[in-house]
Amino acid sequence: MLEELKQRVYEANMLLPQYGLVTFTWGNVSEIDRKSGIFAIKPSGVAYDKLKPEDMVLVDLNGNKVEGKYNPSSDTSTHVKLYKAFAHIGGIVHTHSPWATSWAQAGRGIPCYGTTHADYFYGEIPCARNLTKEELKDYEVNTGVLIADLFKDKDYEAIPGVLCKNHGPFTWGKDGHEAVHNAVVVEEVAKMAAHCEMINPNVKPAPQELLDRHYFRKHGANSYYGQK
Ligand SMILES: O=C(CO)[C@@H](O)[C@H](O)COP(=O)(O)O
Repeated sequence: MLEELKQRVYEANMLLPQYGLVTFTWGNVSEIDRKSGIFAIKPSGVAYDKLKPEDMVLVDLNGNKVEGKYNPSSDTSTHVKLYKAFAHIGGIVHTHSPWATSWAQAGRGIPCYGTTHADYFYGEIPCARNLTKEELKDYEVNTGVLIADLFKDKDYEAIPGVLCKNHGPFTWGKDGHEAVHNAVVVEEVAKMAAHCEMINPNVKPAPQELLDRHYFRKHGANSYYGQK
């Protein structure tokens, strides 16, 4: 069932090694069919060069496997929580891409230092706090809970990604491909921001006016990007 969805999710997953966002199997993409409430996700532990469209695992919003030869990604419960919390997203990506993960491990959000960032993210890409000892007992579920809590006072459509302390980035979008696009952006702006602070340790975030101008010209009601 949902063969087209599995094909799309396979193709989106294959973009991760293509863009240099994953080493070994450290990442996954999912995309949901909102009508049935079923999403397709990469199987756990299967190498990218061995991956086939039919290997994609179908999972429902209770986290139960609906179809698939393999187990779904170990991050599946986090994807479930995010699909439930963010009603308008259609795809999710998790990677351990090195620059974004470095900011995550350092426990810092990525400030918006320029227009590359402002074209996609309306402000800082936040970093969720560490899970407590108790929360770690249900690690993947609570990672999703924590991200959803962090976004209670943020616009998840204007900031389509997050860093998880000591872990790595999650991004989302209207589908799996857009979520991958945002994962590439997070990695690139993470690298630029780190270099920027190295060159000038006193650098300040870009002015609000520049952020407004860049973000809204690409995400305004009449823009191509705004047509979601
Ligand atoms: O976050 C982690 C591990 O820290 C995971 O993202 C993986 O390394 C990918 O696991 P599978 O998708 O193969 O289960």
